[in-house]
Amino acid sequence: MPVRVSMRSLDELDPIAAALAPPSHESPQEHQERTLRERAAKQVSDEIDAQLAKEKQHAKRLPKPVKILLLGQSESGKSTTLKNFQLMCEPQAFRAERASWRAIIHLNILRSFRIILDALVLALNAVDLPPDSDSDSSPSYPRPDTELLALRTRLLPLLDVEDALTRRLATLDVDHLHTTPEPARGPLISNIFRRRAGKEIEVNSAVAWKSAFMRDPGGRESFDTQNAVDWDDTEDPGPLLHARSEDMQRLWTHPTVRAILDRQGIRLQETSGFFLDELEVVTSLRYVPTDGHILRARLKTLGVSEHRMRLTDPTRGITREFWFYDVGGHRSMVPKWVPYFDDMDAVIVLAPISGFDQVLEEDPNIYRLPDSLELWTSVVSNKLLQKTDFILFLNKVDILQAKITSGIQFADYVPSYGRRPNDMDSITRYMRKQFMNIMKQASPSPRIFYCHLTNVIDIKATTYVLDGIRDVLMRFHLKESRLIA
Ligand SMILES: Nc1nc2c(ncn2[C@@H]2O[C@H](COP(=O)(O)OP(=O)(O)OP(=O)(O)O)[C@@H](O)[C@H]2O)c(=O)[nH]1
Ligand SMILES: [Mg+2]
Repeated sequence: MPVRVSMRSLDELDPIAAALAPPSHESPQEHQERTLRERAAKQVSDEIDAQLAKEKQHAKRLPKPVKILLLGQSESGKSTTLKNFQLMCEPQAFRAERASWRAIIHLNILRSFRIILDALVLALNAVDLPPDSDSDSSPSYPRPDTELLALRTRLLPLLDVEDALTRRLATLDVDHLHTTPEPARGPLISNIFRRRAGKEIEVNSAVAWKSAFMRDPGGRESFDTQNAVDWDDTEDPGPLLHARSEDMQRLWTHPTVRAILDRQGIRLQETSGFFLDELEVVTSLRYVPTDGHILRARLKTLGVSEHRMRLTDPTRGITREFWFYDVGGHRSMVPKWVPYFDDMDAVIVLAPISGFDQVLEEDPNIYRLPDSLELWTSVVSNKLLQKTDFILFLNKVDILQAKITSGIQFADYVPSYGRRPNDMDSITRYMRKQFMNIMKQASPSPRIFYCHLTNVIDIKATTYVLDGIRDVLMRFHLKESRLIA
């Protein structure tokens, strides 16, 4: 049965209405004072509203940030390209991070030694097999002699140092991770840093991991690089690496070690984060990485991270906000890229053409070059990106050059290359055409093909390329915002 509710009883039920209602027994003087108070309060409130409306209008007139997404398979050079942008616009901040990159370079070196020490164990086991069991036990298999085994024993503590450094990175700010959960794959050392047996350390770049190694610059404008590192840090592996430096150099240059690595098909020089040819420098006491070393330091990215920078066009004297999105390129990360597709001004795609004879770490059945072509096809054909400009970096041309010089035949891995000459000019022209044709065929609407041959660890050459990109994007963006004709 319906129930009648009077207005009075509604007021009584609503605590806000009751609180705002005038007092029931108000004298004329009280009434006047209350009215004055309410009028003053309204004036303040109106002023705040007007200020808010003004700020909103102002924000509308401010140019929107230029948004750039960095895409490409793992190890293609996305994070390294981002480092170049940082070096270009925030050199001070970039250099203040030297201590953090020093720790990563230590990790890169320790990982290389773990690979060598593991290879020696494998070689030992191989020589222990009966002579006729398989080819590994043939007399030609390089054998570690007693001197090499003694060297190995002296260097075993490096494995503990690597574990300790990884654990240190692993104990960082885990709270942040709850907002960026990662797909489960392999045992986690932590949510931020993780290492599967013999694999790389990975970082969730959304986490402020760098702060664990950085010293407070104390508000100084110019930051002395030596001050970047906490030299009194008792957990710093630097002194131990220095103490073992000669043994490390002896191991790395030992002919039997080289033969064992060769035999096992391990080409450390081609792995990311390779510093073994500079051991004397990187294990020196008071070592602080150069800009070049920071660009070569390898730290795999997990998830997607946003980096905001201000870039200035020196000829126009105009400064704009640029927002960069750096993604993890591992295949399992690809679904995480899609939410960023609908709001980008440009996508920089990194395709490491030196990888024609290499397979993906996550899938040894897939060669890196066809994977890059496939990735390019899927992004240029994506409808969400149809209004976005693409800039292609055919990256790692320095490694491509080294491979060609060493006699590796491109056509052995890319049969469609046929009998064309095995030289840089012909190969890069051929690859450029392949990528351009895909864009022509797969793009939902016609686009300009922007393509650069890059070596993003070469700071000077990369600055030149990035300068050009910045100017084009700024001009394009200003036109869009109707700020220039
Ligand atoms: N020689 C050479 N090394 C490069 C070049 N570009 C990148 N590298 C190195 O290759 C390694 C991998 O580069 P990253 O920038 O970490 O690759 P990424 O695309 O961010 O990889 P993920 O984070 O795994 O997706 C790093 O050690 C870089 O220093 C290049 O043009 N030449
Ligand atoms: Mg990365």
